[in-house]
Amino acid sequence: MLLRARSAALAPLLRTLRPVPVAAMSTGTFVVSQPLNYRGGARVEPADASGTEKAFEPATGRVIATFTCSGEKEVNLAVADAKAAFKIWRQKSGMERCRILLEAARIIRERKDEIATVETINNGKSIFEARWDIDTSWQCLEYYAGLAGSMAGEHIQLPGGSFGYTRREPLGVCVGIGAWNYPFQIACWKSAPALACGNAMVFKPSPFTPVSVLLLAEIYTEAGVPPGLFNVVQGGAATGQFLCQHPDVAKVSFTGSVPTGSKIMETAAKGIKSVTLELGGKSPLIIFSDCDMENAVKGALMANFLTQGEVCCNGTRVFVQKEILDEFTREVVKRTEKIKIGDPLLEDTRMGPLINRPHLQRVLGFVKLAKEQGAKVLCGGDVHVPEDPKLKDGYYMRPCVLTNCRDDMTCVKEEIFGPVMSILPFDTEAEVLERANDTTFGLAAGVFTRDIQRAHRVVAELQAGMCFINNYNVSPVELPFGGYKKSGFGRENGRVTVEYYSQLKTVCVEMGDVESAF
Ligand SMILES: NC(=O)c1ccc[n+]([C@@H]2O[C@H](COP(=O)([O-])OP(=O)(O)OC[C@H]3O[C@@H](n4cnc5c(N)ncnc54)[C@H](O)[C@@H]3O)[C@@H](O)[C@H]2O)c1
Ligand SMILES: CCCCC=O
Repeated sequence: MLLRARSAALAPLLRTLRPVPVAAMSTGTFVVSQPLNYRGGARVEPADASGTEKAFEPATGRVIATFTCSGEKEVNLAVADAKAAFKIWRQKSGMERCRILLEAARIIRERKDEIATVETINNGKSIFEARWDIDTSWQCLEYYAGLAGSMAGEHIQLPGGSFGYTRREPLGVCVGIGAWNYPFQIACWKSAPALACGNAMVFKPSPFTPVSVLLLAEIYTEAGVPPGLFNVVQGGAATGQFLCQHPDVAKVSFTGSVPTGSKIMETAAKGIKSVTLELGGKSPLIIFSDCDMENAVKGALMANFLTQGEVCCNGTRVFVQKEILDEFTREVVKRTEKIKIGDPLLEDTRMGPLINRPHLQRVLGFVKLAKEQGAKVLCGGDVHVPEDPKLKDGYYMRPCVLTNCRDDMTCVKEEIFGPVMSILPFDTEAEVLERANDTTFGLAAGVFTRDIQRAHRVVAELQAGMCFINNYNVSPVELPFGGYKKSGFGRENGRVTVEYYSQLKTVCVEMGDVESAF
C-alpha cells in the first residue's frame, strides 16, 4: 500500500493506490480513478471547484483522467495544512531532514520504471527519456539531502568580545507551479531544495499532466515527511492565482511561459513574495568549423529533439560556420530522418507524440509560416500517422529541419516548443555572437569547437544562464540552472538554490554595556 494513514480523522478521505505492475501499463489502457489532490498526507477530493479538466494520453488521444480544479477554499486548506506541517518540519535538524529525503530518493529509484511509465503515458515522451528524467529527479533529492546537514550561518567577531552570527532559516510555505514538459522532474527540482531548507510546499502541476506528482507526494509521505508538508492542488490559471495571492505563502517558484511568469510576478509583488521564474527560451547553438563533427551533430539533435522538442533550453537556432554547412546539414538531416517515432512506451521509440492537439497544430503552424517566409523544409514538419491503429488519434509529427533561415523569421525569433530546428549559416565569431545574443530570451546556449580558448571566450560573451561547451541539454543536478533576460531569474539545482529557499537572520550580541547616545 502506498498511502499510510497518519490520523484516524483522515481515514475517510483516504483512497489507497496499489502500485500498478509496470507490465500491466501499456499504451491505451491506463486510467486514473483516484483523487488527484493531495493534502494532509492523503489523496483527497477538493473542497470546492474552479472548473473541471481532462488529462489525455497524447499517444492515443484518450482521456485518462477527469478532475476538479481546486477553488479558493481548497487552496486555503492546502496552505493551512502546509503551514501546520512547516511548524514541525522547521524544528528538525538538517540531518533529520536529510535522512527523510534520502529515503524518498531511494523509493523513487526503486519505483523508477513505474514512475517513468506514468510520465510517458501522460506526457508522451519516450520511456527511454522518461527514465532519464526520473534519474535526475532522485539525484536532485539526494543532492539536497546532502546539503541539508551542512546549511549553516557565520560567526563574526566584533570589538570588545561582542559578536554576531547569522542563521539560515526557511521561508515558510512555498508554492511550486509546474509546466507539462517535465512534470515529475520539475516537482522534484522545486520540492527537494524547498524541503531540505525546512520549508513546506504546495505544488500545482500543469492541468495537462496532473498525474505523476501524486506519486511524489505519496513517496514523501512514505519516507516520513509530516502530513501536509507537501500538498498538491490541481487546476489552471485560477487555481494558480489563488496560490500566488495567498497571504500565508512566502515564495512562488514557477516554471512556464514568459506571459504567465509576468502575471505571477505581478501577483506576487502585491504580497512582496519572493519569486523564482524558470521561463521559455530560443537558445543559440554555435557550431564552429573546427568542431568534432560527430559530436556536433549529436549535440544538435540533443539540443532539438528531446521530449518532442518541448524543452525550454533547446538550442533551436543552430548557427553553423559556412565551411561546414553542407556536411553538417546533410548529417543532421540523415539522423533526424532515422528518429523512431511512435508508441512512447516501446523501448526503441525515441520520439513520442506532442502534448495535445492544439499544441501540435501550433507547431505545424510555425512550420507553415516558416515556409511562407522563405525557409526550406529539409525533412519532417508534417503529421506522422503511426501504423499501429491504436495510435491513430495521437499527436505525432515528424521532426523538422529548416534551412534558408534568416534571423528575422518567426521560426527563428519565437519559441516553438516542438521538434523544429532552424539552421543559420555564419562567417565569423564576432558576427555569430552578435546574432546569437539578439533575442529577448537568455536561457541557454551552446558552442561546439576544438579550440578551447575560443570556447571560453564565446561563452563569456553569450547572454544565457546555462552554457554548454561541446555538449547540449545535459542537466547534472550539481549545476545551477536558470535564465538571463526574459527567460527568468533565480536558479534551480546546485548549491546556490539554497539561497532561493531560505533567508538570512543576523543576530548581534553585545558582551559589554550599552553605549547610549542619550
Ligand atoms: N526555464 C525552465 O526551466 C522551463 C522548464 C520547462 C518549461 N518552461 C517553459 O514553459 C512553457 C511551456 O509550459 P506551459 O505551456 O505549461 O506554460 P504556461 O505558462 O502556460 O503554464 C505553466 C503553469 O502555470 C499555470 N498558470 C497559468 N496561468 C497562471 C496564472 N495566471 N497564475 C498562476 N499560474 C498559472 C499553468 O496552469 C501551469 O501549471 C515554455 O515557454 C517553456 O519554455 C521553462
Ligand atoms: C533538461 C531539463 C530542462 C527543463 C526545461 O524544459
